[in-house]
Amino acid sequence: MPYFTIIDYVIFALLLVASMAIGLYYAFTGGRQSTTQEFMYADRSMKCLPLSLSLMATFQSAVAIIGTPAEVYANGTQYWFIGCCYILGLLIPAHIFIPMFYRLHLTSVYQYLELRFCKAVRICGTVTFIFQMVVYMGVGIYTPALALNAVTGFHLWGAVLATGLVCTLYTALGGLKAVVWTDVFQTVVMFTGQLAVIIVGVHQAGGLSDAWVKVRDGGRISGIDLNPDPTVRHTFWTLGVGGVFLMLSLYGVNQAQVQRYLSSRTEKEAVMSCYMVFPCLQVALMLSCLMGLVMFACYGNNSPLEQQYITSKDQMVLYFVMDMLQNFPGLPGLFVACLFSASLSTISSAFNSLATVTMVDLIKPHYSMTEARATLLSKMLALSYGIICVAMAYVVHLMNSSVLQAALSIFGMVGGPLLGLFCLGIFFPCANSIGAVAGLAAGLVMAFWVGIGGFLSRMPSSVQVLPFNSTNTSENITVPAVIDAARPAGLNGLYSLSYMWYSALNSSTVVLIGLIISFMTGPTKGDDVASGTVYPVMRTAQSLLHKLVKPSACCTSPEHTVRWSYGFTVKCIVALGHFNVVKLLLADRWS
Ligand SMILES: O=C(O)CCCC[C@@H]1SC[C@@H]2NC(=O)N[C@@H]21
Ligand code: NA
Repeated sequence: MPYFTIIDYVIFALLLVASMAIGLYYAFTGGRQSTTQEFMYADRSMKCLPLSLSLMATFQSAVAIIGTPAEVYANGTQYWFIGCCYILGLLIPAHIFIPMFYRLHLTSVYQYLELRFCKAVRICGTVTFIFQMVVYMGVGIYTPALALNAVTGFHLWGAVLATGLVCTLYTALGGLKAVVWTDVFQTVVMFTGQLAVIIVGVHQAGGLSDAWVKVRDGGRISGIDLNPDPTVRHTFWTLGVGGVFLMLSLYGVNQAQVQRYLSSRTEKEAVMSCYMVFPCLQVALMLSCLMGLVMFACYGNNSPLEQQYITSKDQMVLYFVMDMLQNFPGLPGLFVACLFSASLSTISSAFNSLATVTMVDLIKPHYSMTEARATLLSKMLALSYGIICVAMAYVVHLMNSSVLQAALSIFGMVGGPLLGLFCLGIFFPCANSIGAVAGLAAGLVMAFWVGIGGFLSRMPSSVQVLPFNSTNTSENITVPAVIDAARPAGLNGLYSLSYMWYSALNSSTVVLIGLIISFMTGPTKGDDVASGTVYPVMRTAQSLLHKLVKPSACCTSPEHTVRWSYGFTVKCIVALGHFNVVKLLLADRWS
């Protein structure tokens, strides 16, 4: 069992002390966190660089540090294609969600739901968000502690309590400013730790070229998989397209991220911070995937899992680090600091956003109180969420699917319906409050039906069978019982849907049901909708089309426009014809 030297504990302790120091600094400087505007929104003074690192760190927890390398080690680099969804996944928030939320001067993203619909919809959205983040925090704080304990004997509850306590304190004392700046510091530690392990790992694998040959011959470099089957776990479509909905639910409408956009000095800074998240996410994804490849280059197919040194593939990364860095005192401590940096930067953001929405969406609208009391109550809430989180860590028993899949499934099952609720409000003026509530409920039902159903149907209920012709009865084989032969194909297909489609499936369920119920109960009239709460899709599409096709000046009157568009259509058809003729010529020339 690999062990820690004293220097490793010192480095881990330094991380906690540094995070605490940043928290205390913001607790006793500036406005000393004496107003909710400062505690929740950093006095709307944040710049785009720290914000972009904090936006990235919020949803890069130990799950990504441990789960992504394990995924790449076991299944190859197909998961890397999730990087394709970051383009649309950040462009749509930057140009649709941020401008709208920023111009509405929201105090929480769920206030939008009251402006667009009614208070009941706002409360439903807030409660759904709280449920999502509390469960996600549980996975986030427990993952590193469990993996660390299993591999290094590092005291499990000592680690959970230490991180939970430090995180709660600097979040409750320092507010959003502390959370953002500790995120920046922790992101640097995260990247440094991963880079160090990758460099040492490549060296141990015999250098770059040897490592490359091993992973290539080991089949871990996956090409693009364009298989359209939605039940295949990772393909370009599930990751590149299904992932867009996942990104929108996180970077478009999740309070933790919207709070950062709203704490920007100007709308332009907020949009810039969203753009700058793109390179940060790509670097984080690259480091995690490279870690998985380096693990494969060192272990090949006979992983410590096969050799029974560890019991779950989520312990693989830590075993690898301890195995490789044993002779570099301090590096295991650096990686553990990296792991807990990932955890702390996510949990602190979760605490802060949970305290904010509880205060702003659930308490303030019903009780009037002085600014001082409101700020004090916000700090108490951050503290109580800290305690809930440690309790959640006790509840969360990592399902036998990977932690990465568990975290992404939570986002898909709960974040997806929330995304659908906002899209219903933003893109469909006719949607009304009853439709919104019914839609959200339908989305959550669909989410848990498919999510739980999918999880249960994956449980291999193995039965012990004795081989009929064997003499010694010692070796009995377990075969997974064919449990789903009886289930109708349709349902079986739904249960085996890739978890990467959950966000898309659930958000579209909310929109579909929401629209149907709205039309059944009297759709909202266009001018009844609060101004600034609906995105003018048609007007934007028309102006984009006009910019694209640059009509000649003559197209001023309608008949001119009709004639012009007729001409444009004819030109397209002619061009298409030419293209096909050329294709046929080439085809028979090459055949
Ligand atoms: O690391 C976690 O806590 C959860 C896994 C990553 C969450 C999603 S995946 C798409 C996007 N890219 C990231 O790096 N994080 C989010
Ligand atoms: Na994080």
